[in-house]
Amino acid sequence: MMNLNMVAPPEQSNMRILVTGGAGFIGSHLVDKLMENEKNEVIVVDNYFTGSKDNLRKWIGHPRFELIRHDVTEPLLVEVDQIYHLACPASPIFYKHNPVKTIKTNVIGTLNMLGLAKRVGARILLTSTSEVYGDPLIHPQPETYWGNVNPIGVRSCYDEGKRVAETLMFDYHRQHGIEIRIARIFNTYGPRMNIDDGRVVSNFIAQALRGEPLTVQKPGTQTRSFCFVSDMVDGLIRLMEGENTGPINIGNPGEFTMLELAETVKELINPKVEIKMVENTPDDPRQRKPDITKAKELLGWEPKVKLRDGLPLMEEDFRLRLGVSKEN
Ligand SMILES: NC(=O)c1ccc[n+]([C@@H]2O[C@H](COP(=O)([O-])OP(=O)(O)OC[C@H]3O[C@@H](n4cnc5c(N)ncnc54)[C@H](O)[C@@H]3O)[C@@H](O)[C@H]2O)c1
Ligand SMILES: O=c1ccn([C@@H]2O[C@H](COP(=O)(O)OP(=O)(O)O[C@H]3OC[C@@H](O)[C@H](O)[C@H]3O)[C@@H](O)[C@H]2O)c(=O)[nH]1
Repeated sequence: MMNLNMVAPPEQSNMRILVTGGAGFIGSHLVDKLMENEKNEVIVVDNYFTGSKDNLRKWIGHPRFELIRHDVTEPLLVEVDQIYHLACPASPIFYKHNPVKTIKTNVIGTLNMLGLAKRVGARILLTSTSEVYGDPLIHPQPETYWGNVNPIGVRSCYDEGKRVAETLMFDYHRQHGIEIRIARIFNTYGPRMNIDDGRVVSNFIAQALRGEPLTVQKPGTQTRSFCFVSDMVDGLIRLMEGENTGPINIGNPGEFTMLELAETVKELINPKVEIKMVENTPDDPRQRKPDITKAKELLGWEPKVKLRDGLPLMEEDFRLRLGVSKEN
């Protein structure tokens, strides 16, 4: 007869997880973390618009990992338990490059992933954005703020696209009972960002290493709050595993003007480099800082990595990829 005291505790059941946009910057770090758990099987779908297989090279061929070239604007059928839906270009230069495609990715892509979640009974997490607050009139931004967004501007394909994606998530939740999670991500940086991604932290680090002027877009007093990618991944997993639908802001409340960021990069990476003021693009938000009270209370999450500690980690990765050693 079996001695119940000797029965092993029930094993955590296997989890099959889909990561759309998993070949991109945040997605590939998320995959690394999910793959650390031996109970997880991870499937990535990506169309490689801004992502690359290179970001996932250590997992290609691994028995718990699959990589599929697929565009989320087309339907997909895979049997999964969870969907992290990240697929969407995130850098303004890339999302403005083909705005119609960006809005299709946000709207049709999210509809397709919600349809999949409904069909297979999966929980789905959307990576929304601080851009849903537009050029915010309330500072810092709590999740209850409805935003100040230009519906017909050059950024609308992205910010209005993400707002519709959030609406779709809640309508599927209310109408079909789908389990949803929404993260509003604030500017995130770290190793593996595309060198010519166009976002401010990657631009300044690449420029400092190449000895080129740091291009501060006018007026330079606009602010952003920068979150290191390991903190972001930790927040996303906590949100997926927790009980709250969100939306929940995930970001680092440390707020910097773009001139302060340029001065910090200059001081840490290349004190000889110049800072040059250049023209800005339309509708650039003047200030941005997350209120993370909800993330603290509901997820027990707050960022750990300060900007001054995160920048050198990114510098190391950029030096390797650009072939610029410390002595140069
Ligand atoms: N990094 C940030 O600061 C930030 C801030 C707010 C929100 N987000 C959101 O987080 C997500 C990931 O951002 P990231 O910084 O890693 O960007 P990224 O550009 O590095 O990654 C996006 C990935 O999605 C893929 N993709 C784009 N369109 C696709 C499509 N139609 N079908 C399939 N794959 C597609 C790209 O090839 C890429 O691999 C995005 O949804 C973005 O909107 C990021
Ligand atoms: O070379 C540069 C690039 C950018 N900037 C400035 O830096 C600030 C940040 O610009 P980024 O291009 O990095 O990104 P933004 O903050 O405008 O948008 C980002 O934030 C939220 C996310 O959803 C997106 O990933 C991205 O759109 C802006 O004020 C911009 O004018 C510079 O001063 N110099």
